[in-house]
Parts: sequence; structure tokens; C-alpha cells
Amino acid sequence: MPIPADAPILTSAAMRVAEAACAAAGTSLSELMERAGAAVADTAWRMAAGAPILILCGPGNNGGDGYVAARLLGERGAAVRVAALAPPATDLAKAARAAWTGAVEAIVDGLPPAPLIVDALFGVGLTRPLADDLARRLRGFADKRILAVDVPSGVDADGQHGWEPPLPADVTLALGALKPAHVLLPTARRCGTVLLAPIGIAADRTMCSLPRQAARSPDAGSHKYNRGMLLVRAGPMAGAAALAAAAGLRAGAGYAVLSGADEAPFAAIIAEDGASYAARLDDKRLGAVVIGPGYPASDALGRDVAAAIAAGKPLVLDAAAIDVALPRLDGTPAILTPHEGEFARAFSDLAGNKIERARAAAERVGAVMIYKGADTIIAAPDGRVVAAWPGSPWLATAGTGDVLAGACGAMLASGGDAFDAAVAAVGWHIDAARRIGPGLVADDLIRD
Ligand SMILES: NC(=O)C1=CN([C@@H]2O[C@H](COP(=O)(O)OP(=O)(O)OC[C@H]3O[C@@H](n4cnc5c(N)ncnc54)[C@H](O)[C@@H]3O)[C@@H](O)[C@H]2O)[C@@H](O)CC1
Ligand SMILES: Nc1ncnc2c1ncn2[C@@H]1O[C@H](COP(=O)(O)OP(=O)(O)O)[C@@H](O)[C@H]1O
Ligand SMILES: [K+]
Repeated sequence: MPIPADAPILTSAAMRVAEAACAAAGTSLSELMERAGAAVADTAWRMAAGAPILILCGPGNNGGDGYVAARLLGERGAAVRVAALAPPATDLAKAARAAWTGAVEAIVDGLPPAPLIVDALFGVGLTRPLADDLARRLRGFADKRILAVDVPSGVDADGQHGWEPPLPADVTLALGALKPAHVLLPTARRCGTVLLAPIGIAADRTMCSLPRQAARSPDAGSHKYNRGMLLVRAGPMAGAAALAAAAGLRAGAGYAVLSGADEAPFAAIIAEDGASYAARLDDKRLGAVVIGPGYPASDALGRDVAAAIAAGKPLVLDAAAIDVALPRLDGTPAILTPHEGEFARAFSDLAGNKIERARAAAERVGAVMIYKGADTIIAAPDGRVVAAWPGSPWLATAGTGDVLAGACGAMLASGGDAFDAAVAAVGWHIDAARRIGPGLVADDLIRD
């Protein structure tokens, strides 16, 4: 399901800080609610296309947005009804309720539905799961078009609890910024198409969704070495390392060496005996080393990882190489690419949602983390985060992680910040997968 690219992601606490800063700078909270309600009204107007609309309002400011939207839709001539769970409890919601001159029905069994339901029950203020009765009544509307205001009600916006909403949305209109729940499973898949209403808050950009243009292009000043010389160290399953090396070239490396393999998928890749590995690590032109694809834990892996760390070159560590390297990374610029199982093994003590765990792991290791999965999170030791939801589910097939490791190597080898390199690699990987689509096998990503 689509999500706005390069959009800020704020927790509920950060939203309240941004809201207060806005108020301090002269924009009243009622103006923010008016803008939010206007954005809800516009989206509902387009989704309803003339059909009747039922707006479900909660007691807080999420409900307030619903009352504002009802008033504006009524002024436009839409057939709009309002049903409330409880009287408004905040001053802003009370004022918004008072300005709605129509009837307010109760959310009870038998409440007549409408083709479009606007869910303005709870937003970032939800503190516990919805009551069973309410959840059951909401499920009764599941066959209607659903527009969720900020988040589908019942979802914990911060993504701390994976509470499932009784009424998954077709469209979720995020107010001011995305929230963690829009980009983390299991809730992200309940939000439908996520749209962003920029209501005028100045959102911190430490956490963002994936930028649209992530791939890098060569220019007139490029040559094979400054585009990046990549060394991929093969283990016993040389095919995985070959995929990584080929992906490295496809993703923009100028030169790829596959060490410890007899053959490579492209003639352009230099496949050579592992005996020259140490000499390759010493090559001043070498931009990055990838190690881990197809290389299970063994003494040999330990030696090869240690040599790469000692060489001080930027590293991409995948699979078993992650565990081997962990205690001794020591400031070497690196990208680690664990999937769920590898992350759990290496960072079993970390708690919190996937963003918090990825961040804590990055900070602990002093390296960039690509915590893979359908809701991939990229985290830097300084706290920066990019969330890559929704990716491409066609990537759920063997070997695509090896391809990603190679792409990371390519981006890292061309120089610059390891976090930017990781973001570029994840973007390249997802773009390539989307171009291929149905039937994708990992080899397609390198033939592309
Ligand atoms: N922060 C901002 O910058 C803006 C926020 N706005 C809206 O305000 C919302 C947040 O408003 P609030 O903080 O008032 O919070 P909510 O409206 O999300 O809900 C809070 C209310 O629900 C009650 N509650 C929480 N969990 C419940 C449960 N499980 N069952 C029953 N009652 C429950 C609380 O006691 C409180 O009365 C946002 O999601 C957004 O829709 C917008 O008006 C515009 C600007
Ligand atoms: N359901 C999914 N939706 C989107 N991307 C996925 C999904 N499942 C896996 N991926 C992506 O596919 C890749 C799989 O990597 P990994 O698990 O290491 O596989 P392998 O070791 O077989 O190469 C990762 O980039 C991951 O983010
Ligand atoms: K809502």
C-alpha cells in the first residue's frame, strides 16, 4: 500500500512537542484542528464521490477533527451524518462539536451505516485497546469504504503495541507527519493507502519514510575506481557471494572482485582464488568489502572478518558475519544487514518496537543497521531512521538478501555517509523488485 515518500515520522510525544512549538510560534491549536478537519473533508469528499458519509467521532481531538470535517462537508452540500461515542472532552473538540449544527447520533447496535465511514474515534491519544462492544460494532462497518483520521482507531500510533484495529482503513490520512504505526507491522498493513496532510507543523526529520529517488547515477567525472571498487568475499556457498558481487555492479560499483570463487555470473566480475584476499584488502582503491552471503559461521569466516576489520575498509556484514564481527567493530564504517532471526540472535536483550530496537543496535555497535523484513528499518548510530515500508513482497524469496548486501557494498564503496549508502541500497533494491514484480527470483535483480 503506498505511503508518502521522504515524509517525517513522529511519535505521539514528538507530535505534541511540534504542536506546542506551532502554538508558541503563533498558530493556535484550533487553527491546526481546522486545517486537519479541512484535509479530512477534502479526502472524504473525493472518496465519497457524492455518496452519503457517516463520521464517527471520539471524545478527544481526533473526534474534534471529525466534527470540523462534518461542518465543512455539510457546507459543501455533502450528505453527511455524525455519530459520537461520548460527548467531547477537550475544549477544542467541544468547540468543533458546537460548530456542527446537525444531529449527533449514538454509536449503538443498529446505527445505519453509509457507503463512506470516516473513522475519527481515536488518534494519537489512544491509551488502551478498544472496548469489545465498540470493536464489535465497528466490525459491522467493515464492508464500507473507510477513511481513518490520523490512524485507524484502536491502533497504537507509536507502534509499541501491535493492537489490531477492528476497522482497517482503505485510506489513512496522517496529520502533520507519519506515525510509527504507519510504517511498522502489523499495523502498517491495516492503514491502506496512507496520505499526508501537511497541517503546518514543523516536523523534525530524524525519522523519515524512504525517499523516492534513492538510486545513484554516474556523471562525466566518474571512472571505475571512484564509482567504487568492491570486494566480495565468498564462503562455501559461492553462489550467494556471486549474487552480491553482480548486484554490486548493477547498483553502481565501478569494479567488483569476487574472492574465493571459480566463476562469476558476469564476465565483468573478477573471480579469483581466495589466496589473494589479503592483498586485495590492502589495495588503496578498494572502497568496500562485503562478507557474509553464503558464508556460515566457521573459523575461516572469523579469520576473514578479522582481516577485513583490520584493513579498516568500509564493511557490509550479512548473516553469520554479523555475530562474528560484533564485539570488535571498533569504529570501522559498516552496514549490518540482519533479518529478523539474525537480529534476534545478535541483539536478544533489546526491547521496544522495531524502530527503537534498530536504533539501539546501531548505537551499540556504532554501525548502520538495515533491519530487514517487509517493514525494513534503516538506523544510524546518531539516531537517524528511514522506514522502508511497504517495499515489495516479491522480495520474499531466497537470495534477495545477498543482492541487498551487494548493493550496500556498491553504495558504500562510492564513498560518503554509510547511512545514506544504506538508504540508497534499500531504495535501489525495492525499485528493482517493483520493476520486475510477479515471479521475481533473486537472479532477476542482477539481470535487470
Ligand atoms: N497533535 C497535533 O498537532 C494535532 C492533533 N490533532 C488531532 O488530535 C488527535 C489527538 O487528540 P487527543 O490527544 O485528544 O487524543 P484522541 O482523540 O486520540 O483520544 C483521546 C481521548 O480518548 C480517550 N481514550 C483513549 N483510549 C481510549 C480507549 N481505548 N477507549 C475509550 N477512550 C479512550 C482518552 O481518555 C481521551 O479522552 C490526533 O490524532 C489528531 O487527530 C489535530 O486536531 C490537529 C493537530
Ligand atoms: N514480505 C516481504 N515484503 C517485502 N520485502 C521483503 C519481504 N520479505 C523479505 N523481504 C526483503 O527481502 C530480503 C530478504 O533477505 P534475507 O532474509 O536475508 O534473504 P536471503 O538470505 O535468502 O537472501 C530483505 O531485503 C527483506 O527486507
Ligand atoms: K482515527
